Amino acid sequence: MSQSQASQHEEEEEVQASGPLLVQKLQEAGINAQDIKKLAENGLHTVEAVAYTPKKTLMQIKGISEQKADKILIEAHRIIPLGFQSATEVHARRSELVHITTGSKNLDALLGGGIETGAITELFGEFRTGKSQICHTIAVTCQLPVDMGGGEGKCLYIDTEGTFRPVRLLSVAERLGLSGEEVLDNVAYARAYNADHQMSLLTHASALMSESRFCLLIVDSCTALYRTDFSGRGELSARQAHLGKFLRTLQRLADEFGIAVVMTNQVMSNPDASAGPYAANEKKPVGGNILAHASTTRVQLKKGRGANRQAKIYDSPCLPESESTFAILQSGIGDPEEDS
Ligand SMILES: Nc1ncnc2c1ncn2[C@@H]1O[C@H](COP(=O)(O)OP(=O)(O)OP(=O)(O)O)[C@@H](O)[C@H]1O
Repeated sequence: MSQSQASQHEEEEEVQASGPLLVQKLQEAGINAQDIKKLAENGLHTVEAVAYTPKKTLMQIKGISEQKADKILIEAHRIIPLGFQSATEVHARRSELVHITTGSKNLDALLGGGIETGAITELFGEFRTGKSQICHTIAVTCQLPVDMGGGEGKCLYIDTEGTFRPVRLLSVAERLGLSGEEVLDNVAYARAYNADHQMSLLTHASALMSESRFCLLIVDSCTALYRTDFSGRGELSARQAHLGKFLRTLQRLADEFGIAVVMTNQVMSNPDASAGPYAANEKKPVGGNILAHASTTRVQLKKGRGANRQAKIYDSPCLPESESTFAILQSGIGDPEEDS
């Protein structure tokens, strides 16, 4: 075995030991190899993924009968129990959750320590508010060791608008003293061209994540292709159904692999400014209730003076609705000059 094969093998073993269990594990529980292959081909690469999938969805896989689906789920649930646990256990697990630094102390503090892993963070705001710049910075910081604010993992980057610029990653890498070459190698990039393609990239993403350690998945932007692929009121319900499926898959990946998911979102003018949580003249995020419910933490970004930008927690299960200021610097996201 060559040195690089050996190190890949070691990496796979490490992922197996600490991370999710590969779906092949079900073979030990008596599920046949052909059926396991079908599960993997349909994006279910881990036992966790299978355990979280409804029986109805399993039965939609060609060759998986109701009887087989029942047996697969029984075995998956035996390995990954989905019952109750004490709040003490939940608290202990949550206190070990890794947060990924954004590069700005102010923004990290606002987010309760940085971008939370195992959850979906949505960044929404008008153009030039820094959404993509935050994505570029965290694609690098996520690779740092945990004690330096990283997640010790690689990044998957889905770009729907063609705004990905590796040169920005190199600037952040230089600031952090990381090798530019390694940093770029640790980012798996894909350009999505339509909503169906964006959805299918999640199947590839799940395969990559089951092969090596990723800690961040970026979708920049989550809604842009939906706005172009589905137009007008007539297609609204089809759009929301498709978007809902995409968001559920993102959440499943966050649960299954413990990765942080960061998605950016655009805003649109609010025709009914008097209703809802968005004040008059305030633009609201695209995607309606489906997106609002899917995001764990929603952060609104606004322009400030010069390079400064305002971030506000719009919705979160445990963070107050506060605000802070960060800056877009040549070396990525940072703090306004007077703070740094
Ligand atoms: N190398 C750099 N140094 C400093 N600022 C930069 C650099 N590159 C881009 N910016 C600034 O970042 C801002 C653009 O931010 P970003 O690309 O994150 O916008 P966005 O919110 O994603 O907008 P959109 O919705 O149009 O994609 C601009 O104000 C630009 O001047």
